Amino acid sequence: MASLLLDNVTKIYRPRGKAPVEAVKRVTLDVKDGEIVALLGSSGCGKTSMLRMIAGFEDVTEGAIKIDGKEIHRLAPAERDVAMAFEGYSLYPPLKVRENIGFALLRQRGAGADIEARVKEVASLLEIGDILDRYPSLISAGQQQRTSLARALIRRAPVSLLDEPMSQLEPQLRAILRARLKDYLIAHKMTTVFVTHDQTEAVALADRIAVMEKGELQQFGTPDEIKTSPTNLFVASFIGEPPMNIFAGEVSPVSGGVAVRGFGPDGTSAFALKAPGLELDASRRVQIGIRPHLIRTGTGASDATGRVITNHWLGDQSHISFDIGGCTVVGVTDQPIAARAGDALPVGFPLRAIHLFDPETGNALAHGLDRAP
Ligand SMILES: Nc1ncnc2c1ncn2[C@@H]1O[C@H](COP(=O)(O)OP(=O)(O)OP(=O)(O)O)[C@@H](O)[C@H]1O
Repeated sequence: MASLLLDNVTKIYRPRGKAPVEAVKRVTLDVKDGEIVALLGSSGCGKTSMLRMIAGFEDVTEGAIKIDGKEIHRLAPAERDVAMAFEGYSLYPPLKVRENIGFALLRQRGAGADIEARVKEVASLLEIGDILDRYPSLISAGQQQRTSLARALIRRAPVSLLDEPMSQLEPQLRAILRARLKDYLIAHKMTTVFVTHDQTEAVALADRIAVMEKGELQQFGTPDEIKTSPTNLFVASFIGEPPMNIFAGEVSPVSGGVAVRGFGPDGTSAFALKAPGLELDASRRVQIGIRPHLIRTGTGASDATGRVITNHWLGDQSHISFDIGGCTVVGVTDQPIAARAGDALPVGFPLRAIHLFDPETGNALAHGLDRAP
């Protein structure tokens, strides 16, 4: 185990005859000893480039990478004490699965007789104990991926890098292995950075999540921080399923507090809320964000009247969408809702669920209006 620091790291690719690509832009990421960190973002946001720079398969254009305070970004990959599970697996075709997994330990002093036991342990953890004597060409893509993952995990390296480690697995197996993988990483205090574009995986596995977009780090925080205090509109709408409801609106000072008005597409007021006890000097335009899971309907809800557009019970939760003054608002409840399209229902927006963002920069202004904006 070790700490890992990406210090103001930039990566620019210069493909011959084409414009340069700035894939990673001045990213600073401080990964603590034994911490599990997810790099989360959409395709092309620079996640893999970051992993490959840490592993040593790509040069760092600017900035530094340090393990336990020592610069490593000019060292050859083999000198970095970093284990990586590749998205493309990179298994050795002439070696059996057992040898592929154990191979990394041959160079590790003291592993000796322990190798077979450790191969079995990690293979059983990843449900590939029954294919240890097969060659990579004779196993499925999901098995190849788990072999690649096993080969990285078995080393218990100071820093482990996992590129989309379970993307080929079906959801049930993925959920089981995710829990086992987390236990293994914690038990061996393995500092780990993994790439994913699956937010469920990021939330389930990581101590902290680095949300990336267009090569820039948008936010680095615990799953809870990212959900409850997104730093900007991008993070707010990227994290959460269904995504956060976003409306144009305005906050203004009123007697005893602050009024929050959401506007419909034609600019007229769709709903209004009062946040008592807050102070504001002057009105300002905002973007209002409300998480679907925190919206209330039925008894006790009184902030607006919503005309039901769709209402589906998914077996364990209801997804309901309303028209409120021309805004489409999505809500999620854990109980079925007896309502049909066209029905009018009272809708409530708890103040703690309201996020405000600057419409120009997208930066967060306030989270939960029971605190001062
Ligand atoms: N060798 C390369 N030469 C030129 N451009 C590259 C190269 N590798 C990556 N890029 C570009 O850099 C950007 C970041 O790519 P990267 O693979 O790091 O993103 P990613 O977030 O891992 O994407 P994905 O989830 O699709 O794997 C993209 O625009 C990509 O096209």
